[in-house]
Amino acid sequence: MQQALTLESENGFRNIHGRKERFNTFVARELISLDSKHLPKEKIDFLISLSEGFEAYDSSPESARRRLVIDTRKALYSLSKVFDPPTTIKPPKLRLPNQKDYSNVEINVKDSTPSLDSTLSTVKGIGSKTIELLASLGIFTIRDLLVHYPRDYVDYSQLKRISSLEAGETATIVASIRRTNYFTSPRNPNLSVLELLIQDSTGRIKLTKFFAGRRFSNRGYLMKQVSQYPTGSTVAVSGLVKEGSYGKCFIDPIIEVLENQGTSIKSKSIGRLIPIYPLTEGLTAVRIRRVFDLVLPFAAFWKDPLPQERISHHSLMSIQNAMNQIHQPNNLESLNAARRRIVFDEFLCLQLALLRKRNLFRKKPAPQLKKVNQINSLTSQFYSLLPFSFTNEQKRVLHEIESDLESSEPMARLLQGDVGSGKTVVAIAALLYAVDSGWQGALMAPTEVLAQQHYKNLCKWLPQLHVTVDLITGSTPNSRRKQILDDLSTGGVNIIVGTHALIEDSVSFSRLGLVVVDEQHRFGVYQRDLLLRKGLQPHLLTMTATPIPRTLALSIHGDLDVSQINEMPPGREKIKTSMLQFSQRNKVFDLIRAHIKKRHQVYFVLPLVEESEKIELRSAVDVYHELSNDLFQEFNVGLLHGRMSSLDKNSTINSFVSGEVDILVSTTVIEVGVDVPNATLMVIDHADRFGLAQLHQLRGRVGRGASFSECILIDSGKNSDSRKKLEYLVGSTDGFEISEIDLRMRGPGQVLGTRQSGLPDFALANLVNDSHVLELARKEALYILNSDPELNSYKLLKDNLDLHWKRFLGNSQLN
Ligand SMILES: Nc1ncnc2c1ncn2[C@@H]1O[C@H](COP(=O)(O)OP(=O)(O)OP(=O)(O)O)[C@@H](O)[C@H]1O
Repeated sequence: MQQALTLESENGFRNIHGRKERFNTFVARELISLDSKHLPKEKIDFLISLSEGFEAYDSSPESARRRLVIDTRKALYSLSKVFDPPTTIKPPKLRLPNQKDYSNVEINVKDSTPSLDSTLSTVKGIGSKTIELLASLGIFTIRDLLVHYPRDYVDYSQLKRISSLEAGETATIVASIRRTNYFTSPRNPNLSVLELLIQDSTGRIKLTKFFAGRRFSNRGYLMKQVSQYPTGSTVAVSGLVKEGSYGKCFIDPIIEVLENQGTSIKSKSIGRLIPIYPLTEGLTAVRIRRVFDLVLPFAAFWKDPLPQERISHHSLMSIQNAMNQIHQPNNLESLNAARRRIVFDEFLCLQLALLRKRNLFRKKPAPQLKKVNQINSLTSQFYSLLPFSFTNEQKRVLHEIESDLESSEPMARLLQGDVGSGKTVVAIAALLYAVDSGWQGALMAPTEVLAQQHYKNLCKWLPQLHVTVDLITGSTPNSRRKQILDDLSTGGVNIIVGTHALIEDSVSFSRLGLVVVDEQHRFGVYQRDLLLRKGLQPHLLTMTATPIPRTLALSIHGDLDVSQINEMPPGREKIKTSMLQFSQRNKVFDLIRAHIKKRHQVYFVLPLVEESEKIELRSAVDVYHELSNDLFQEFNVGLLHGRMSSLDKNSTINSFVSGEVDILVSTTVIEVGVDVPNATLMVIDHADRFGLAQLHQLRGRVGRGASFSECILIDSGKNSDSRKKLEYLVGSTDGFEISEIDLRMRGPGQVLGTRQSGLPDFALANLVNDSHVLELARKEALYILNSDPELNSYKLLKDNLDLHWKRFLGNSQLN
């Protein structure tokens, strides 16, 4: 019936005459006969109404006939799903030619001594226009092109039968041509269409190829196209399956006519994984693939930086083969093996650089900090001042730090733990240990707000222990600053807290023994190193409240040892987290009232300071006015943001810490370190604008005391992905889990600020998803450096490190 309907529409709905009868009589009868197939009643009723339509076909206008034919085709198509459930007949085998063995291929060069660093103009067959376009992508040499990896692949390797094709998938089929047809669009004379109806033993499908442009619309050209696809011949087809009005179809697929089903495919695209490259305007996918055909033979010149024994040990693919397979994979398996090899090499360089840096750092002699007074040490006096005892985890971690400090090798240790797990008190205990041994300590924080907080915290306890502490930031007045600098250089100050101001040249210490860097990822490696150069070789403790899985931490911060606090102080209740829409804001105001009535305090966080013309967001200043002038006149509302002067910032924070301010409207300046245990409600407006780890940090500003605390996330409701993110936060309070998800969603660059801390961008590797290769590469780097610390037998690796990793290593450490 579908065939008759197709013919009728191709003949202009003239009610064509078949061998025995007219089209309408045939269809009207056939439609009713479907009645015997036990269809649901509504379907039979619909078929009967169509059949009646065909009885009146002759007397109907053309538009009604056309409509009737279209409706019938659609109805039949939907019935075909009921009658012909997908079959699972195995497709024939597609014979793909083996990948070229490039080692024997003649190389197309214009000069006689090609190398990976030759420019692309030395390769025969690449035109000057293409060279120019590639240059705009930063690709000049053969090596540049080889490491211009595909950003994705289209998978045509799935050989399927027609009945099992699914709309939206890319697939390859082998079938025979039933009919070929062409026409020029009645509406656009420059658009011509070639249609092939192809069939295998499970069904039929239509392929459509479009030809845009006047020269393709002449009859001769189209006839030639048709003649390329003779009826009855076998074709292999690769493309995206789409759902058309009359069922599934391929639009503009790649087609190759085969002599018979066993013939090898010549096309480089059919049945394969096709690479998709980051492109630039004018550089088409086809053109760049052609350039790779010419350049891939040069991969044979790529010298493997690893000896064969290590390659076999880790079952790695050779680098030459990996270069070929990453650009022209034979199959998914070889693509994965190629990717694994290239990622391994990228990580190996990272790990070698980190471990070499660590070894160099450790070679320098460090002060051996020995506790002077074991019984009445400053640390034990500090314990007795605290209103709580250290948790077992805090004790364990402090012990790890103390054993490092006793050694003559400088400590380089990362202390990680969830928000509020008590890292800061551990760091204070370590600083006191340094003072007890006769050395000075420095605590560097990324923001002035945080430096102030730490300073205040220390001032709670240290004066009672007769330990002198001072603060130096960008806003310290000159006269005061001079005094502090004098005290530091003469040893009059035991512990100094500060921001970047600490690393200025004018700052010098008398005996700097321990440097603590808080939120270390917010500082560049270089800044951290500058502070370390201010002592003999002080010990280094860095802290982060964005904890990441231990193995990943070891690899990302491979130059550091990792200590991890794995438990929260006792008595902490889980922070109840809820998500609300802007329309439910009144509920938020009721909650604010309820918390303040219980004599607790509230944070109200927003992403922007002031209204912006570019993005429509409520700003901190707006909300501050709304809350203070309108909604909560009876309470004290404070405003805190980064554009305020240090003096104003301090006075607001002090009022919040002392409990004078009930509601603190703030931007994310409070994100890290602010510690007000009486604050029990955190409201985050436009919560969808923040990253997961950042939201967790913000939430961590409450729940720091024993009282019940909660966090309200107000969703702007713009996008379902960000809603999912917020839902995730509602369901979990585990910082390790949350940062891992955030790492997967946004990558380490965003979450850990790795770009600032010097971690390079990898061409292919992904620190989170490729963590198993990362671990393997770390083991290999350890193996290599143990057996050959100077990399004398690994010249290529050494050159690579010198060339690309010097900045990362930090010149200060290498010299
Ligand atoms: N063992 C403990 N028992 C009870 N309370 C503790 C304990 N250790 C720390 N605290 C308190 O818990 C709060 C959080 O501690 P601290 O500021 O040291 O955590 P943190 O991990 O540095 O937090 P953040 O990640 O927010 O910087 C502080 O008020 C601190 O006094």
